[in-house]
Amino acid sequence: MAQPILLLNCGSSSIKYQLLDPAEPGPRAVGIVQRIGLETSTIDHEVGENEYHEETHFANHVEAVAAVVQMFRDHGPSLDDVVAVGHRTVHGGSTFVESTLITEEVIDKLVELSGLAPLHNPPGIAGIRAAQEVLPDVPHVGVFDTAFFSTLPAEAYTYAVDREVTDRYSIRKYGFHGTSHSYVSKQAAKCLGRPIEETKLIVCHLGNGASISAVDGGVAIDTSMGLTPLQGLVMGTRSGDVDPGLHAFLVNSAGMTIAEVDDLLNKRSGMAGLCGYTDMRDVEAAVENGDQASRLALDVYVHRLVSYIGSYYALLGGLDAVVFTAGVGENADPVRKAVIDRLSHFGLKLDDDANRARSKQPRDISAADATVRTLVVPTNEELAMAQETLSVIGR
Ligand SMILES: Nc1ncnc2c1ncn2[C@@H]1O[C@H](COP(=O)(O)OP(=O)(O)O)[C@@H](O)[C@H]1O
Ligand SMILES: CC(=O)OP(=O)(O)O
Ligand SMILES: [Mg+2]
Repeated sequence: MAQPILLLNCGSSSIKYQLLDPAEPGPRAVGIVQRIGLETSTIDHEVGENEYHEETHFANHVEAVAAVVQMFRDHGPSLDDVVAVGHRTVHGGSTFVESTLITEEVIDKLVELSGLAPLHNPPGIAGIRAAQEVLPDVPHVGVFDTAFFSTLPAEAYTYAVDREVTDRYSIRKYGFHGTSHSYVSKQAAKCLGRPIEETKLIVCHLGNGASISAVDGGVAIDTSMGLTPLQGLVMGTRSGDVDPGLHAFLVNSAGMTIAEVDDLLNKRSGMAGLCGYTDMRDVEAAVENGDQASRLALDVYVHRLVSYIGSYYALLGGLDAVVFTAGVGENADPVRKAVIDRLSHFGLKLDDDANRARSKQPRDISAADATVRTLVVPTNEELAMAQETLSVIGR
């Protein structure tokens, strides 16, 4: 029996979606809305051989979700036989450690957790509400970014802060992009031809949001995002790591409110804060044109990545491969080159032609004599979400 599932993945700058039946060889429809909130947004909808592209402006995710629904109405396929909808749900806090049937109580909890993922839970909830309106009679399932990291060792997830405070407010490193880190780790082990149980990987998920994880035998042992998706790497608009003393300094000495500091670090920092561009394609073009601010932004981005890779190598006590995924990781060959060229002392070395070649397949881009491999593995959060959704509705 056909079991088509609609998957909605609301990211901070994008919405990815698929209509697929895990029993069929490929998805019935795949789409992506990009550059939400920027001057020109795009929507691409693919049904079999047919591709539909529109350029427009979506101020926010509510407008973008409405456009996705319209694409299905205008160009198909029909959503009439959909049996369930899977939603990427970013922050599950300590309440949700596995995929869950979405009820009104679940949505209330997600609203409560919104302060911890201000760029994600609100768009995610908008996606759930919009899909519930279109498909009110089927189960909707939340698949959490935090789930894969719920088994981090205590020494990795514990902040060195007064235990009484952290216990009272469930403050810990949660980690995000877990569906992607988990899926990509499995694909990477396949690509290496090794059992995942015997594989040590560093997975760089570099999208608009970016995070890196150390995965030992298929189990995450550390990751760069924290209590919120603000910690760690330099991102499109997010600062990643800063001195925690910065908050008090900006409040006490620069006269900012805490809300202004939060807005600054989430929305006006990262690449946007350093050079004015959030999208790596724009940054690369500006660097080509000699823009010094963009050059520095890229250097800071790469420096942060290299230092995390070194630190995770130390934690793993060995390494089979560094794996690049998500929008930047899959497409920005100059970023991969800048990172891997600085890690030759770890045995990493690129084949420059393989690095530059375009493909949608998982691939090894290392030089033949590299002793640690470099892989590019396209993420497919939607496929992993479909499997999770099926298992929840089958329970
Ligand atoms: N061809 C490309 N070259 C360089 N960077 C790209 C390319 N395509 C996409 N990107 C980068 O990927 C980002 C989107 O990645 P994605 O994983 O879809 O993000 P998110 O899910 O966080 O919204 C864009 O903001 C852009 O920086
Ligand atoms: C958690 C997170 O940062 O997600 P995204 O990369 O989709 O913004
Ligand atoms: Mg994403």
